[in-house]
Amino acid sequence: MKMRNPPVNSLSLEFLTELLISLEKLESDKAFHAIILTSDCPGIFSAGLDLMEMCGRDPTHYAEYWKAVQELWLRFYLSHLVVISAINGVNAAGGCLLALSCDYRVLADNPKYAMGLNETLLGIIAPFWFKDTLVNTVGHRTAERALQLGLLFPPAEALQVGMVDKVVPEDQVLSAARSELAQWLAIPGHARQLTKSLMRKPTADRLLKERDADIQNFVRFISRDAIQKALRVYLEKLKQKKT
Ligand SMILES: CCCCC/C=C\C/C=C\CC/C=C/CC(=O)SCCNC(=O)CCNC(=O)[C@H](O)C(C)(C)COP(=O)(O)OP(=O)(O)OC[C@H]1O[C@@H](n2cnc3c(N)ncnc32)[C@H](O)[C@@H]1OP(=O)(O)O
Repeated sequence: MKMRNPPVNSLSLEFLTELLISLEKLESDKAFHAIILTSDCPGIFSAGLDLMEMCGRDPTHYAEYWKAVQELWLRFYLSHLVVISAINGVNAAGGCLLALSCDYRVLADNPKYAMGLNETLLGIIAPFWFKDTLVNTVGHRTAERALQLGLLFPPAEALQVGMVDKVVPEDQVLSAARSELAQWLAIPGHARQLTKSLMRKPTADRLLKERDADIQNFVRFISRDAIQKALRVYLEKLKQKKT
């Protein structure tokens, strides 16, 4: 699955919906057993959630958007397919969440390709299920520091803290993901799938039990004047970078 939403693969409502539909199609076709998730945007895996979806819109839109973000995470996190990410670019916040929801992560060895949950740098908060997904991957202490500081880890550090499983030269990221896949596909499918569910269901259930409350919290939080101002300032900084 090659993500293509130029220029930065931001996860707009439309793009989230496209990803969901693609995932559902692959999952319902018995011929498919695995996905390699990668990017078609040079140097960028994903810039995360689309800030334009969270800025200057009305509460109904925020609620619809957040429901789609939840849905994408739940579907990827619990997918019965083997999902491996071949991370071939910078990968921020919501994009990093997507990679953390995969079964295995290969990152291209380029110092520009940092990844992490950098929400605090924008003046926003990583929701509890983003946090849980990170804790499940790197452990509590590393997650606590990374989340508070909004750290984006370059490849060597991402490997060292366990955020990714392998770092390889850029031109080998897809072939390394394919080689890894062979090992996962050699395991009897039902045993692997049940084990995945055993490991992940408690985390997913936390959100499933509080889904509506989580949407309401998001809408309340993102609608605050101070948060809207912080997002506008951040977007402005991104644009000014060019001048
Ligand atoms: C107490 C109660 C608590 C309740 C809590 C409830 C909920 C929690 C609340 C909120 C949580 C919301 C969670 C959000 C998670 C996210 O994913 S936020 C997004 C974070 N992403 C980033 O910080 C990345 C920002 N982008 C960049 O750093 C760079 O763009 C890049 C990816 C490194 C690429 O750099 P490059 O130089 O190649 O490109 P440009 O920067 O020039 O960008 C091109 C173009 O794209 C626009 N853009 C970039 N990123 C985004 C984005 N994420 N969304 C929308 N648009 C983006 C950029 O502005 C440029 O636009 P142009 O100038 O018009 O061309």
